[in-house]
Amino acid sequence: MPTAFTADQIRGAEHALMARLPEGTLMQRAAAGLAAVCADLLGRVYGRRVVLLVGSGDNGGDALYAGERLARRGARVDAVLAGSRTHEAGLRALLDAGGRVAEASAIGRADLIVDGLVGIGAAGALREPYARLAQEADAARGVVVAVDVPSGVDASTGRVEGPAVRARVTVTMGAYKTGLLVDPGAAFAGDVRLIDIGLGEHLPDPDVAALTARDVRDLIPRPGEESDKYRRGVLGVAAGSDLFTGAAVLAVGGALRGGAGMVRYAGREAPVAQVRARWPEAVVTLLGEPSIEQVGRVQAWVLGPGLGTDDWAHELAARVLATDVPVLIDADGLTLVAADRALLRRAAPVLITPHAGELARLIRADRADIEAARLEHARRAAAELGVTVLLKGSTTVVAEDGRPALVNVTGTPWLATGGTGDVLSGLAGALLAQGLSCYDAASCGAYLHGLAGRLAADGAPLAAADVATAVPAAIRTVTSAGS
Ligand SMILES: NC(=O)C1=CN([C@@H]2O[C@H](COP(=O)(O)OP(=O)(O)OC[C@H]3O[C@@H](n4cnc5c(N)ncnc54)[C@H](O)[C@@H]3O)[C@@H](O)[C@H]2O)[C@H](O)CC1
Ligand SMILES: [K+]
Repeated sequence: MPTAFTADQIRGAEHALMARLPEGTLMQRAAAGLAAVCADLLGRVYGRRVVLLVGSGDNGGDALYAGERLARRGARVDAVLAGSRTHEAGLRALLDAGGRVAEASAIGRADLIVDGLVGIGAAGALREPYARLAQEADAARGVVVAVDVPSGVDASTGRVEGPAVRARVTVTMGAYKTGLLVDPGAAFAGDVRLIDIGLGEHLPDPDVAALTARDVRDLIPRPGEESDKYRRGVLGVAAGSDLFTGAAVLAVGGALRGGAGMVRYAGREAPVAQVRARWPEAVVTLLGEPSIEQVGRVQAWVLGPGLGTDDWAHELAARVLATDVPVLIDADGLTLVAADRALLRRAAPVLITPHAGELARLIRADRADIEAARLEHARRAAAELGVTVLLKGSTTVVAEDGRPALVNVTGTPWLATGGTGDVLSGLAGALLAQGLSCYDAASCGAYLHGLAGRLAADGAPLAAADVATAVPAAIRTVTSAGS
């Protein structure tokens, strides 16, 4: 699982390693890796125009030494010096190799633009002239490669305040930075390439990691010879209302496609009819009173999609949360909990699957603040509420107190389509019912959901039901992936 670190953690590791190496070694390793990625992106290096945006710190130094290597291979390399100071040795090396210092107007003519303005030493929004140069790089036709971190992105949190470089590729040194994996920073980083400069054993225990197919493959329950549906996990779904029948249908669909041995749907008249019609294999209980006595034994519950937030829904939520099995709470269930935190007082585990707006109501924070620092707020909610949090977004974050936060990178903007959250709650619920922990069900569910969205979308807007349909293909993709 690729791990990610904050700027301070990286700096600590770099200092520990630098103490053992001759001056400048790390920068040369960084520059060599950066130059190799740039050459790969250029295809042919000779005669190509490369512009380096050079800040006054070591980020600029990396860019200058990479520029030197490209110049020695025949590229026409121009350095635009942004900082009040410049990495002198790096500049000398570039000039010795035939590179030049140029005005910002060179940016518009570049085939490749190397963003060496600021890296992990950045503090706050970009100041002038860095901000203007970042905007000029964005407006230019050339391919943008960010050195270590796209300038304007906070390496530790992914926060972006003001102009920032939007890179096609980010070449990051030593280890992934958290800000490259979570929104909004992830969107500015583009394809992240990691250059090993030997930080390995100097890095602390990770507190953030990115999910990969291999991690998820080991989590997916194998039905094996267990044909007994009861042993493959029975999931209760308390969702839907006369107003919102679709949410119940989608949640049950996500659960069945997610491998639940059986789904027991409990709800009111209108959703009961829809679920029965669409999923005849679901065991359906029509609820008059909001009680679940007649529903029968389940290993986990999904509570909330389209449920409504009236007294009836509140009473049903209380009954479901009074059980001793794990409960996934989504949508209206989260609204009910935000209004009555006492509902969360239970011994069995809870997994919540909010989007930013629902999380804002739950922890009484501002939605914009959550969007700007998703990881921090997901962690805060997990600690404050004592639950596992799956914060939905184009990079979904899974947080649980005392464990590394997990970032899912299979998501796509298409998944913002209405109803896909209902599918996810059913899918993750099915994994809970099959015995996964909240943490594993959230990460495995998010990964499969994102993958299913990609498989279903193939570039066109998709309907939520398509995501549910694509879940088995996503499971096959992951379980058949090579070692
Ligand atoms: N340290 C190492 O062993 C290695 C570092 N690598 C590269 O170095 C940078 C970190 O370099 P550092 O000098 O610490 O800081 P930066 O170059 O990232 O930036 C600091 C520089 O920029 C100015 N600045 C800071 N914030 C702003 C702002 N908001 N607006 C404008 N200007 C700003 C500040 O004045 C400083 O002068 C790291 O990212 C790597 O790229 C090597 O790669 C590996 C070895
Ligand atoms: K940079």
